[in-house]
Amino acid sequence: MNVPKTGKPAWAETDVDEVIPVLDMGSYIAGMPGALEELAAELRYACENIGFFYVANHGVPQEKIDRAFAEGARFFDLPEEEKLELKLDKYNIGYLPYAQSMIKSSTVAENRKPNLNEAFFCKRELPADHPDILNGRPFHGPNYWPESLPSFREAMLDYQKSAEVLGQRLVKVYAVALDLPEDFFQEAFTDNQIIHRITHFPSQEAPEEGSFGSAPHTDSGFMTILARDEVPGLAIRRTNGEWFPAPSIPGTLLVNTGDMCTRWSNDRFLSTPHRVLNESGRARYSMPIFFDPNTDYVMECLPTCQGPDNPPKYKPLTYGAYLDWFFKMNYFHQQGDGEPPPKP
Ligand SMILES: O=C(O)CCC(=O)C(=O)O
Ligand SMILES: [Fe+2]
Repeated sequence: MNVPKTGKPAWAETDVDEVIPVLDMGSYIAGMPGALEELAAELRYACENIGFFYVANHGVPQEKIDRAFAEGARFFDLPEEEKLELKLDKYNIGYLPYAQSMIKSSTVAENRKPNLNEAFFCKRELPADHPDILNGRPFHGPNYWPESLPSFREAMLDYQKSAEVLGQRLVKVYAVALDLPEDFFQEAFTDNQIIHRITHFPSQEAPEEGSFGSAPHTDSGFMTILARDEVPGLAIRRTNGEWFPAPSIPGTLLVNTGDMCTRWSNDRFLSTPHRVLNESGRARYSMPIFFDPNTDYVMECLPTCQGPDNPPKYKPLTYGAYLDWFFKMNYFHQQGDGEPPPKP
């Protein structure tokens, strides 16, 4: 199939910055001929110009999303002492109490205020005798779950499995969008990292100047698959510097490219700044899955993102090295007393 180089789809005839495109994955998932190339052209356009896109007909059953949110709300309603038994560990797995993180990795804005949210982090569930657990492989710890709420574990892992299928499909679309063979990223995404977070943003009735549920930041990984409830609060920063809302659209998930993909693609795909402020008067919940390469895989500038006039801007790097820096910068429990580590 003939794929246009820019892949500029019909919706972009107007001002692209006004729109976060909705990419329909239905034909690709159904295996229709040419669907991957068409979708890749739309994704390329979205990632080169906006950094965010919605996906519709994404294959993740809505009831799994709803159930994870319902169980997540029950989890955050548990007594604080019970949640604190699962407090975030050195692998960044477990419960992050309210206002215990501050985004300092970001160059988007100078930030001095803690994020006004509480969150729970889990990963792919590994058995206790898995070699990565036994060997204490960095970023590969066991999950913690509240004993009083077994349905929370089930709902989270069930959603995670479906979202992982979507992630593996999207990685192929990213490859074609970057003019690479469909399976180019396969090795990097074998035993890939999944950081699965659910976040509770209590409403901020009269927020202090500079306070956010989540301060302006870019995401660290390859891409983020974001499920949200219908309560507004997310805004993304356009390339012209203006902020504009990214509303929830029923039946879609929101996907954004993270810093690792930007770096790997020599800045071709954008990692777009975003922030959250919930002033709705109601609790707000969101559930990102940070979908990332294997932590040991060395990412070197992609062959299609460099040339004589466009030499590689960044050194090869493992995702693990980047994640180590990112965690130390942003989470209080990861920080010692010394100087912040230099950016890798
Ligand atoms: O809650 C949202 O809509 C976005 C959350 C977010 O940016 C994040 O968890 O990295
Ligand atoms: Fe984010």
